[in-house]
Amino acid sequence: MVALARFDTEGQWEETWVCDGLVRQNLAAAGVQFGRWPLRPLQLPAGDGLAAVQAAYGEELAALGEHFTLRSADRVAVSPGDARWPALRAQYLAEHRHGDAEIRFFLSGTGLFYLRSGAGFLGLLCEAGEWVALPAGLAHCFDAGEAPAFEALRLFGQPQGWVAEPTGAALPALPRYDDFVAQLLEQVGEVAEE
Ligand SMILES: CSCCC(=O)C(=O)O
Repeated sequence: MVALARFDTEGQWEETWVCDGLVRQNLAAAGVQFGRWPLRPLQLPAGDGLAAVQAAYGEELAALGEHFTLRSADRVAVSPGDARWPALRAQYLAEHRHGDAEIRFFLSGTGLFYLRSGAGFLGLLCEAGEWVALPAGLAHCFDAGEAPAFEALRLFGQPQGWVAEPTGAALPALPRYDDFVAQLLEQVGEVAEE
């Protein structure tokens, strides 16, 4: 289930949306696109996997390609206990931006993006089958928690793949992945009880 939450400049949780239409509408205000693709078997070679992604997701990429130029692709996969995660997590949690659009498609698991939006932030929780496209230059960070479990396809507008420029900004205390999910579940439970 996708979930989008708005936070103020201090990191206070203000509002949550969990239906596709409202998620899309509120993301669009930040220039961000969100959608779903079917999950298909996908073998990616080491290095650039754009040709393999094109073979599996030709139609979807053609639709995306109207808005983005795609030049390379790879896959990032992390599971609980992965020794690479602490360093990777620190890199993703440091707010950064890219010179190309950030297009990510979740093949499995979940992950949380924080995006700058107006004076505050948007927290977007994505899961398998969902994709997000951030415009070039949008400051963001990402977390998948203490026990990360996700596999994401990354599509790049440049041949060399992932290149990030840290913003160096000190962010307010936005909830990390595990707290975000716990608070979201509390809210969803409260709505269900009403
Ligand atoms: C889901 S991949 C990691 C997210 C991220 O912040 C990035 O690729 O820049």
